[in-house]
Amino acid sequence: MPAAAVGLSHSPLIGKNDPEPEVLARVDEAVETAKTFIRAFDPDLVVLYAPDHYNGFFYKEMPPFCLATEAHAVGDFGTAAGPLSVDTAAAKALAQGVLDRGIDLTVSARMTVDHGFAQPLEVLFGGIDRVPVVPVFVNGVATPLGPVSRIRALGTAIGEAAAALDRRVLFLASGGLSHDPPVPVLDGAPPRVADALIEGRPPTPEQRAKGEQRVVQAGRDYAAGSTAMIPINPAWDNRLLDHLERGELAEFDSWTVDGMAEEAGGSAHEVRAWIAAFASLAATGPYDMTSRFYEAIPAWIAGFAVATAEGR
Ligand SMILES: O=C(O)CCC(=O)/C=C/C=C(\O)C(=O)O
Ligand SMILES: [Fe+2]
Repeated sequence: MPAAAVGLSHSPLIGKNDPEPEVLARVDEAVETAKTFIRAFDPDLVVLYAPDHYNGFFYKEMPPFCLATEAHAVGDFGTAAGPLSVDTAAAKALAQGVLDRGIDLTVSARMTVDHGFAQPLEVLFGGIDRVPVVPVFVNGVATPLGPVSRIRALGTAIGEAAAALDRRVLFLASGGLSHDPPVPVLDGAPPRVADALIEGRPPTPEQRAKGEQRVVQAGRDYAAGSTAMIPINPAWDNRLLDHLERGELAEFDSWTVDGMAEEAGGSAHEVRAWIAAFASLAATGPYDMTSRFYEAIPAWIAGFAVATAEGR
């Protein structure tokens, strides 16, 4: 089966707290390379692995991962709201294929997603409804989190199931590498915040605007160097990209949840989306990484990467 993978960091601060023009130009070039790669590969199905930031998944029930047969975006941080163009038949086939392989997959018939899903679809395809997609939520922020080996197993199972579809499948990962943005944490949260994290009460437009402004301010503080947040860790990020490039995916099984957070920040667990996507590609056969971009971008609170890979 023709298969490919693209990894793309997301950030709610893109367009809201941008770095210097030279940095933006380098990012734009990397994104153009990825778009050219995708156009040439010409996928007819995109399996999109992305996290959520308490817009779709809440502590009342928090699965480690979940595949959607339908999905709609909330429209946070300036991304589009509305339905994603989910390929429901492919999603159902993949779900069955994953369950058949012994992975306890959660399935959503109406998933709510946020900028984690919408941003890569907009950046790479020009909208959230332009390409047949199977959205796969991978928890990357809400502790407790399980071992990375289970994410690799999920990615492998989805890759194997996708191989049976006889489609041109692009496995797309959305997530920052090392980063520690201000995402709410349940432990120690004041009762009103804890209640929202558990129950998932949709924020009023005013509350959403206030939350988004908090993130923008955090980006400004971070770029100015006045913050208690964990620094971006380029060495850690490049180690991750090295393993992905060399196909050394089993290396990630020894990465611990606490170690990842200490070295690379609370949201570094978003790299689970990357590990899943590359495990899916690896399940279809050997691959080559065809492009790799990385830059630490404090203004976006992101170890920011773009990478493309294709089956041999
Ligand atoms: O209301 C809030 O605090 C929203 C916070 C939020 O959604 C932050 C998101 C950050 C990322 O997606 C990221 O840096 O990966
Ligand atoms: Fe995120």
